[in-house]
Amino acid sequence: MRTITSDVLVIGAGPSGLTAARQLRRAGHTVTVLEARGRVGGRTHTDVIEGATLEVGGQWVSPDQTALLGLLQELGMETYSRYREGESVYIGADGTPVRYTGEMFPVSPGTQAEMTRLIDVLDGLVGQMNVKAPWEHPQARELDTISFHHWLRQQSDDEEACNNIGLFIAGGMLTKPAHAFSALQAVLMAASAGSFSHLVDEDFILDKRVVGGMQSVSERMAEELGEAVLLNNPVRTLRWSENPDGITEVTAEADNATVRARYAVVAVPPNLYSRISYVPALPRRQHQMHQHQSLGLVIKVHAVYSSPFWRDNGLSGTGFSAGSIVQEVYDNTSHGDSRGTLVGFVSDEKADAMFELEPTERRQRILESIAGFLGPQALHPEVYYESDWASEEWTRGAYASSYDLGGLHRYGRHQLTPVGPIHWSCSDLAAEGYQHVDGAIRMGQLTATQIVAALAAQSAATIH
Ligand SMILES: Cc1cc2nc3c(=O)[nH]c(=O)nc-3n(C[C@H](O)[C@H](O)[C@H](O)COP(=O)(O)OP(=O)(O)OC[C@H]3O[C@@H](n4cnc5c(N)ncnc54)[C@H](O)[C@@H]3O)c2cc1C
Repeated sequence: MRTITSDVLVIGAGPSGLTAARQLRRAGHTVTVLEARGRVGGRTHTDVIEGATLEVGGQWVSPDQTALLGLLQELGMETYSRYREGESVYIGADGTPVRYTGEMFPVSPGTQAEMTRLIDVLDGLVGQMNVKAPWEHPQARELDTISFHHWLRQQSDDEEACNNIGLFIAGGMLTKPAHAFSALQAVLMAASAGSFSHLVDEDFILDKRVVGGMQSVSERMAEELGEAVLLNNPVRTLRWSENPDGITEVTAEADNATVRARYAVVAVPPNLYSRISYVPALPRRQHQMHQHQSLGLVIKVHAVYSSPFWRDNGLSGTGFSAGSIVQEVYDNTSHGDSRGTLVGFVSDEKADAMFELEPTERRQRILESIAGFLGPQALHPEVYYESDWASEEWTRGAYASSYDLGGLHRYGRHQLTPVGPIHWSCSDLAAEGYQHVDGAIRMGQLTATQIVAALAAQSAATIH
């Protein structure tokens, strides 16, 4: 068992923890990063499966994600655009695939008008929200005590419009059923991307990918940190103290190392906070809050074909259907790959149902659903892979965490409050870029800035 002393210890080598560690190091402080897994990157993982390079986790970058774009530029990394030529496919309640172009689904004029109106209402609510303090929204309590499902039906009696608008936040983002989170949480999701209109525009929200894969962003940062990153070191216990002069101490006990520091950054998603034993225990408010934050569930399905056959049929590969097993499908062909890759998403209760099936039947049902959008050639991929983050001990769901009904306005204002020397940093607590790599980076930057200031204040206090 090694014992290491640093100014700051960071728990978790995902994009947030590594950003914080890098910035602290650049400010002249010593850091040690303890990572549970045998790799860095957390919920970003670029893997080669049966010869195909796949983005098992986070991958897309949108134009508003300036923290991530800035980091990519700084690291000299390039991006490329998602293939988006040709027509998209929409499958409505009657199950018939309809080809279309543009942003609006090919639904009846009445439903189109309702969808446009709902988007306007949501954009109006976003306009009233300070994304850094959603609990201060003028209707915070009202919106946080009704599920997004029921709020939509209060607004409109057009079921197809409600289902389609619900899809963008529920299946598309929070990966929970729309009855399981509040309208306030939905408005936050939209506000974190700039507007609800951004979320419904797949050309905006799913704009670019990283050449070499999103995980390589974390790998580059980890390379810079070198031996300061210790893999295979899940932190089990965090002992902390703060004396009356504000001098702090914290000790992390991991499987193969003990690290002593002045400050700790817990850079893991909130659903994993309680995997660590805190001595002394965290305050009551934190204990309660953490029980109201949970990850959603989504199966990210990858299907690789000898060629992108859909392009020859004039299709972009994009498809949407609130009622299908696969609710969204996109062309996800990797940079420079002559083969064609599709990615599809099976969310929340549909994922529950799919996981009830044997793998062979699940694969068949999911591929049939993709074929419903793009034709029978979709049934025969060369490589098929399901990202199953809910089975990963150090994540337990996807994509990220959100509050249950009423939790955001009740607890949200406390989610970033440090406990003595312990600071919290992850995409799940971000304002801009919430639930995304961009948000993870922003949180890492903010946390590092706060700790640099706190360390400066402590050394000033010690000198005087
Ligand atoms: C399938 C999927 C698709 C996604 N798609 C996108 C996308 O297209 N675009 C986008 O921007 N974002 C996407 N995301 C979200 C994005 O990947 C996350 O928001 C981001 O990775 C969060 O970074 P983080 O550093 O906050 O947390 P994480 O990436 O979860 O990193 C936390 C780290 O902490 C480690 N850890 C946990 N507990 C301990 C412990 N006790 N001790 C030590 N280490 C511990 C974990 O192993 C992990 O490495 C997606 C996520 C998933 C799962």
